[in-house]
Amino acid sequence: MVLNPVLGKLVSKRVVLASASPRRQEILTNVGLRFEVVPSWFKETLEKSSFAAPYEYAVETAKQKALEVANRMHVKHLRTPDVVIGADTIVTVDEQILEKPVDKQDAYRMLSRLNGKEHSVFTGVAIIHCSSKDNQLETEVTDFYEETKVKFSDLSEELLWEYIHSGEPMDKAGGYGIQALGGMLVEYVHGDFLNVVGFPLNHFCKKLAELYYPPSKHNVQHKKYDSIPSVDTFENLSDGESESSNFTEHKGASKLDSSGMCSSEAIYNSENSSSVTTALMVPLENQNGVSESAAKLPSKILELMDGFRASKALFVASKLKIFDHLKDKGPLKAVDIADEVGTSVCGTERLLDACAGLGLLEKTTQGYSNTDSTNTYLTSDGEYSLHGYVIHSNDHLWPLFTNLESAVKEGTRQNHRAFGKKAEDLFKDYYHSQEVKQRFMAAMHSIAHLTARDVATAFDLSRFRSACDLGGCTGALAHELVQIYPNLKVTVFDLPEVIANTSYFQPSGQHTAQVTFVSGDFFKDNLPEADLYILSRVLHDWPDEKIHVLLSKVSAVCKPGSALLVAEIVLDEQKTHPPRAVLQSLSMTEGKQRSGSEYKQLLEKYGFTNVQIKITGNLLDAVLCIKKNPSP
Ligand SMILES: Cc1cn([C@@H]2O[C@H](COP(=O)(O)OP(=O)(O)OP(=O)(O)O)[C@@H](O)[C@H]2O)c(=O)[nH]c1=O
Repeated sequence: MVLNPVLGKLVSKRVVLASASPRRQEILTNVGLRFEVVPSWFKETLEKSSFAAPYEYAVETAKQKALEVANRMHVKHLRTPDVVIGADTIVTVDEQILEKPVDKQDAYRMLSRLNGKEHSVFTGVAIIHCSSKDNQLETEVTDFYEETKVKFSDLSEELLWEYIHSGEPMDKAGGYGIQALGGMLVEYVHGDFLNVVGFPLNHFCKKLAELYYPPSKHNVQHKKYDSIPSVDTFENLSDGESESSNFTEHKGASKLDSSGMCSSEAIYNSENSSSVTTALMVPLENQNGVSESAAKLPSKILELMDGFRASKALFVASKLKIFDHLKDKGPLKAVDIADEVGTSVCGTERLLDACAGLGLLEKTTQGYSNTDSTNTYLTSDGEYSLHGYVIHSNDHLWPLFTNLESAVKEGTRQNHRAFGKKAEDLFKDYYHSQEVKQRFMAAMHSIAHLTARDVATAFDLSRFRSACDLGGCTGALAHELVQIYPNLKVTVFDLPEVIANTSYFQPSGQHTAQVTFVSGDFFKDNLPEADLYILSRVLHDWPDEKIHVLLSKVSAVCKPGSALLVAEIVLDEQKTHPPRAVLQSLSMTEGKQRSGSEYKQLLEKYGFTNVQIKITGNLLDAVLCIKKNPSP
């Protein structure tokens, strides 16, 4: 559960924590944030004397840690995260900065200095919003620090050494851990306890609120900042300049949401924080400012109420191939686009404005053009095109969801109402209609291609020589795997009518010969031999009886020590997050989404062990398990 609405803002973003500190991971996990951990390689060797104040050193180190990870992910891993979080904790006493002790003597030196005195713990935090423009990494840095004062009791030498021998001080700034044994050394704490532990959660949430819900100009002028920030609606995703509406004043928020980047107008300074660009100078205590009437708006609810309009605007623009036209010829005026796609001028103009308001297009005096993200994800030949999935959502999921009420009442899929056909007949369509088949394959390919790298790198799979992707469809994951693991050969196993249509989706380039396609039905036919079996987006779709057949077969063919990689959305233990997965469940397939412990239980039931789960931050998570030796 995400209590804080601003943390919810990060749900759809690829968030990376650039820190090896288990404490930071725990603090952020505990509040429901989903993120990937990529420890920074930045060496903490900045010249301390060059900083006017100790906290400046912590902030700069945090920033460099995060930037190193952002750059490395962009360049080496070709995965540009949306947000990278870096942090650095230092202890200061008598104007000296204490970091982690290098050995026991060093720990003793530090603890002796802290003994019986008050000291400060500073954590510097950097939040980096990243984007890729013309393959160059662009970053917007927001940073801040938090100070907490801690006083140690008078401690005996014996106690200090006993504490040092416990091993606890070694990986901790100042040589102590307040959250564990070190807590016994502490007489009082003034300020945020979690800041001492390594991450100032409260200040972090406030910072996100500043970034994602900047105060409107109106509020800045009238200094009403005492309420909780309202959540964006689709209206305040618009780029409008109007002074008359609270929504249209949130220009910065619109840029943040549409591109994942911070707008310079949106970011402002507070007492102990800064951002690279500054416009509105507002003190921290006023940061949550929205006028009283705006605060009362149930913004989240309004956003959900408008969600269907926004989805449909996206679907229709995709269906009309507006993004494709604009990629080739933009910027274009509404009249020219209407002419190209054969639609009414007034209708097209409204649609284009809606898309611009939603951040999918940019509107200038020259006309409309695609944003970078639209070029990448929404054009049909974009690098990570989701076009196929958008069309599938419009043609297949939308009619199903318009019958959601009946689906909930009856507890069944609504194919008969949505398409006037029973599920079996629809299945026949799938077999016989080339168009339906290709639309479905394009949709599957969209998601597989977008998630392939994260799934393939979620675990080190370099020890495997052969893999078999069961239901691997167009081979998007298989191709990614052989790029990453050049010694791997992958067999894509899928139904004959799928295999017959894969040629359109094949990439050119290195290692493609290592991917082969074999047709068959994984419920009935023999499975090809492999060291690693893969089930990506398969298990959630089938009822328990079918899963039983499939996993029994995989388990039987999988040799001890060989492995099974499952790619699915892994639900949290409450089974309410991520919402994408629970909303998907409403399609009422006979299958279901599962939590981490449910996947573990399921896989163990079929003779797999060492079940490891990696939440990737992408649209699919990864679960790896190893086939057990048969019990003697
Ligand atoms: C005072 C105090 C510190 N810490 C830990 O000290 C490390 C500081 O080092 P860092 O350089 O900021 O971080 P790191 O651990 O090296 O990780 P990274 O972010 O990868 O540099 C962090 O772990 C903190 O939790 C505690 O766990 N408890 C405490 O009471």
